[in-house]
Amino acid sequence: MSIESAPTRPAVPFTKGHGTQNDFVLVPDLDGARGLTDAQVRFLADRRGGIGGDGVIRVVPTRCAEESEVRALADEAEWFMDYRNADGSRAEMCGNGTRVFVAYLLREGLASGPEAAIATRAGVKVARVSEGENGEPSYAVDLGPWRVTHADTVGAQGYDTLVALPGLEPLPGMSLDLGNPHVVIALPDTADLMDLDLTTAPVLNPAPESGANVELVQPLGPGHLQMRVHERGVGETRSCGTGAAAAALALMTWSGAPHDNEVWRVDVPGGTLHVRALPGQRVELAGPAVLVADGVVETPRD
Ligand SMILES: N[C@H](CCC[C@H](N)C(=O)O)C(=O)O
Repeated sequence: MSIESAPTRPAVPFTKGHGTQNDFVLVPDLDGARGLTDAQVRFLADRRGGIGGDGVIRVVPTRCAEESEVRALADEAEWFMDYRNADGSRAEMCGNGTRVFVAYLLREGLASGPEAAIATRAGVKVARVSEGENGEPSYAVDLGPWRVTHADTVGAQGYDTLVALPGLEPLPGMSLDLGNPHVVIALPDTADLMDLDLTTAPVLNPAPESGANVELVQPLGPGHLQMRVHERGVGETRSCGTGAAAAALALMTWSGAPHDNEVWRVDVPGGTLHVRALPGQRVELAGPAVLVADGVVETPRD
């Protein structure tokens, strides 16, 4: 086969972006004609052979979504954030991803702001952009309703899961649903958060069928915590938006109950996020979003 006749691989435009260093490869699919196979997602997320990211986000018209329950949102939100983990798996929501997604829509003129509604597998989320402290845009996203997953069965502390980490006795954790599943563990003060081994997935008992994102949390003072996260379908990431919300809501719950408009600062390895408990058992996530680069990549056929 001559070089000239070698089959060309589809050239796909992409934008690289991140929210507190939780990074994503965004792929525009503005007419809904370019689905992404799991293999193509894994390729795009691959930090050596591909572009590199914790997740891949396809920007697609809501009316073109594969899932009928997403298409049903088309009247409320024109664009669907098709979020995929680095391993190719689909996830219901991505808090940091919603900010990067809205930043992309605004830059491309696909939304006008300062408010933008986007469709996700966990319903419509509304983002509001404003000027942040450092003059950079800050995005506040209503992540919508949340709940303690086993509120009906857990004891006073809300623990329903034991979490095993290398070098530590199994620790009690609380499961929360933020559209996607989370287990939050409050570490003992004696544990050194940055020393923990998160190179392998924490072992959950019972193991939730859908897997879970696992947040290791240490309070730093009133309304302030630090955390690390091991994400379902990815591994340890430098930030997780829905995870930051889960962590703050868990600490608020453990201290009684979230108060309306109670705000927590969440320090993650990739930066700082703010979580606000909204009335009606909803939660807001605020933080930055950066579009780093644009390019074209030749993806494998499937
Ligand atoms: N990084 C994302 C969470 C992705 C969750 C995904 N790993 C899952 O399978 O739920 C965030 O900022 O909320």
